Parts: sequence; structure tokens; C-alpha cells
Amino acid sequence: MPIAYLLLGSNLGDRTATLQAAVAELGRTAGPITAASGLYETAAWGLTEQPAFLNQALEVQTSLSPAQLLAACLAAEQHAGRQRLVRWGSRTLDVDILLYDDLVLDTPTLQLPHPRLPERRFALLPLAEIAANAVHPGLGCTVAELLAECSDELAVT
Ligand SMILES: Nc1nc2nc(S)n(CCO)c2c(=O)[nH]1
Repeated sequence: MPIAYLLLGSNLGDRTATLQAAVAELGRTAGPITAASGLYETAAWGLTEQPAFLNQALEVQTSLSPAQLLAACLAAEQHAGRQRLVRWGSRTLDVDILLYDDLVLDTPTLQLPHPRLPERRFALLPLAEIAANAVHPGLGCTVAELLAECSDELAVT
């Protein structure tokens, strides 16, 4: 069964409760959550003038296709009350698919692995906690190697 790695992020409202509810929902809709990182509080990447994020990485054993998994992630965002107001702006919940097995996909709606994973320490840090030896299928290096090489200066608050 395919293994997917997701990154959950929240910087509005009760961030911890939002992430807990999203983990429960994704466990029902996407498949069994076989690993979960701790919660990492990090300064906002992108539009920096916004509240700090809580991020968490999940390992999911899924029978969903990439497109179906994306739909489950978007549904979890909507159930958390996400309004897409400003690109890279604050949000109650963001669920990104970081890796899906060794799939490399580039469609208008979904790029795999996540195109900005190598430059986002806020994603690499929780992912490395649960999947340090997972290999990035496009780059051929491990998550631990990506983290070691990531130049993003993360302010872990
Ligand atoms: N630290 C941090 N910064 C972010 N900027 C964006 S956009 N996002 C949403 C994920 O794309 C985040 C995030 O999850 N964490």
C-alpha cells in the first residue's frame, strides 16, 4: 500500500486543536496514520508578517490515488474553516502532500514531491523526525540530507 507524507500547518485560532482534528479526519479519510511527528512552532515562511505556525508531519498508509488524497487534504482544510484569502497568508489549516511513494508528478493541480520541500526547513524538520531515510524520488537524496543542506534560516520560536 502506498505511503504518503503530509505536512499539516496552522497559524490561526486554536492551532493544536485544529491539527488534532485534522489528524483524526485524515486517519478516517486518507488511511491509517502510521507515524506522526511532534508539533513544531516556526516563524512564517513566505509572507512573514503573520502569526507563527504549528507544523506536524504525518505518514499515511493510503489506498487513495494522488488526486483522491489531494481531495481529502482539501476537504480537511475546508472542514477547519480555511478561507483562501491571500496566497501564503494566514490559514486555520494547510495540508500539503510532501511525498507519495516514489512518485514524481507535475500537473497543474498537483506536483509531487512538493516543489518547495527542499527549501522549507519548516517542512523538513518534522518530516525528518519520522522519515529521515525516505528518499526524494526526484533528487535521489534522503530527507536527512535535504535537511542538512537546506539553507532556509528557520526561526523556531
Ligand atoms: N513556518 C511556516 N510557514 C509557512 N508559510 C506557508 S505559506 N505555510 C503553509 C504551508 O505551505 C507555512 C507553514 O506551514 N509553516
